[in-house]
Amino acid sequence: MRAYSAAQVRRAEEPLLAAGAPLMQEAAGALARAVREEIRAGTPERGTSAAGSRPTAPVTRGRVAGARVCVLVGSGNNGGDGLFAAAFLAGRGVACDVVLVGTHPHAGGLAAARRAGVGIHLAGDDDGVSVAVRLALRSHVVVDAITGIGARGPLRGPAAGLVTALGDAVDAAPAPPVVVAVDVPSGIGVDDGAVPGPVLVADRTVTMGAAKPGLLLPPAAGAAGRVEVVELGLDALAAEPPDAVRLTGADVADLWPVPTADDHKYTRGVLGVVAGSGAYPGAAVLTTSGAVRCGVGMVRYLGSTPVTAAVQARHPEVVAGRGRVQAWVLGPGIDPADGARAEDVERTFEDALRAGVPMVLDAGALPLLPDGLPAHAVLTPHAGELARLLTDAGDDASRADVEGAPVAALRRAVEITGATVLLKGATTLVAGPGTPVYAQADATPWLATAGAGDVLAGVLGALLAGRSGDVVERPALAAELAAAAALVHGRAARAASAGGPIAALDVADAVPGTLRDLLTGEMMDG
Ligand SMILES: NC(=O)C1=CN([C@@H]2O[C@H](COP(=O)(O)OP(=O)(O)OC[C@H]3O[C@@H](n4cnc5c(N)ncnc54)[C@H](OP(=O)(O)O)[C@@H]3O)[C@@H](O)[C@H]2O)[C@@H](O)CC1
Ligand SMILES: Nc1ncnc2c1ncn2[C@@H]1O[C@H](COP(=O)(O)OP(=O)(O)O)[C@@H](O)[C@H]1O
Ligand SMILES: [K+]
Repeated sequence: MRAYSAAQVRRAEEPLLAAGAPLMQEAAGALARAVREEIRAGTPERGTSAAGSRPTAPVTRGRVAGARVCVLVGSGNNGGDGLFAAAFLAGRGVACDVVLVGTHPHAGGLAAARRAGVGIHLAGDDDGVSVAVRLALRSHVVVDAITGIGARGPLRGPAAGLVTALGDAVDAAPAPPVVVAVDVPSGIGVDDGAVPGPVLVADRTVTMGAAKPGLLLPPAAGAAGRVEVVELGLDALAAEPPDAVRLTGADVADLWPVPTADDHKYTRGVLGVVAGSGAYPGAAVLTTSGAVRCGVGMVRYLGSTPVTAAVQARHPEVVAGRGRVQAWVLGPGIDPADGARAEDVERTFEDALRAGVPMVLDAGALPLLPDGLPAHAVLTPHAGELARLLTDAGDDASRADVEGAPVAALRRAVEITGATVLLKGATTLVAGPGTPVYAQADATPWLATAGAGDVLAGVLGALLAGRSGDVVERPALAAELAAAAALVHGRAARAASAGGPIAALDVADAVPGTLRDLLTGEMMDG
């Protein structure tokens, strides 16, 4: 999924609007269809909506006449989409109420809604807000058409009051309505994924023309629910670089190196691993497991005799000692204060830099980095490690700062280091110099377990080893491959978990099946 900024979407709409294309009618028609789907899916027996998360009040399955919909309407074209959709729905027998939260609603839309018999209400003060909340709570679907790509800053005035009150009421309701956002959940940072004020959490977002970055980026992405793009023929976007990207399973199948009859182990890629120590021997096992399970040509491991023995007890195919490699993983399970291991990392890093091969720099390697890294070096910090990296560079950032504005922190780290940076979290973000931000949300919260990051380092290292030549030729590929590794790692975690707890090794063990399903097209997205 490729997401474009508000400015890019506006530029792409211009020629179509100038030529008289009925974009708002198309947008409103698609919105009304989505609302009808939600009404039809809202069976009390199953107790969930099509969006899958909330119980809804009873409606007879398959029928929309008699259902209730409440549309929250702002003063711009986003409200216009909502008003025309209300008119369409009323024409199908849906009981529609519109709540105006701005003083200048779209004139054509308002006239159409009035003609269709839609009830019009005003949420201009506290009483209006109370009435609106009651209308919304007795509805099967609430449509959020307050602001779209024209929003500036946090919601203010009656919009802020209504969204706050309704959000609380929806959270407390035994049978809350399904929330459908138009274009974006109103109040999110459309371009940066910020949540600067109140936002009504949606079950589904119907977005117009193309996805917007805030629908993919945390924290705002968490308010969007299932995202559906309505094609409006914005052909000009095809020539534009997207701002944010989410890879799908099919993308990963295209990126993953698959051996042919001409290959042998060395052409498939050899990965060198400097991970684990006397204090953290498990990190060596987990990192090499992640790599071996990806089907890399060979893994070479550098570490002490007892840790090497632990690695080989789990994976006898791992070869001990130095030799030629196509990529490195440096740092998991290494304390930078452990002089001997820190020296192993630093020495190997210098070798890797001279050889020009891609590398994954994780955990203990991060504080040891010099300035001016190549883009084919991929740093894999979590939020705490990224905060430390920025602070060491003079930016004074806390973990909370990184979590509150992760994209800005990520971009800053890329700028400071020159490297590609993968920021681990519930949504894993990746960017390199000049690349879009990749945002992957493929995992399960059960993946937040010790050692899971070591497995990811191994998976990414294996992928970089397999595509080493391509990455060196085109360093921007490193970010895309890092996003692909995050997808595989996250889906493997989901497969291993199936709703229950997992240990880090379970994730590594689930990688072959996950890759098989992705490569044979048996794993669907979503
Ligand atoms: N172009 C087209 O034909 C098509 C456009 N389409 C649709 O149009 C949408 C873009 O419409 P848009 O440009 O009119 O802006 P929009 O998002 O409605 O917001 C402006 C309104 O919000 C208000 N407002 C702003 N900030 C606010 C805040 N913080 N808190 C509260 N209010 C705030 C602002 O108020 P003002 O600042 O003027 O007081 C103004 O009233 C787009 O997202 C898509 O849905 C589709 O139909 C396809 C065809
Ligand atoms: N809430 C969450 N939901 C899904 N995945 C998560 C969540 N929190 C963390 N993760 C993932 O779990 C892994 C944890 O890695 P990391 O923090 O490096 O742990 P460790 O250092 O113990 O290996 C990362 O891949 C991260 O993206
Ligand atoms: K909206």
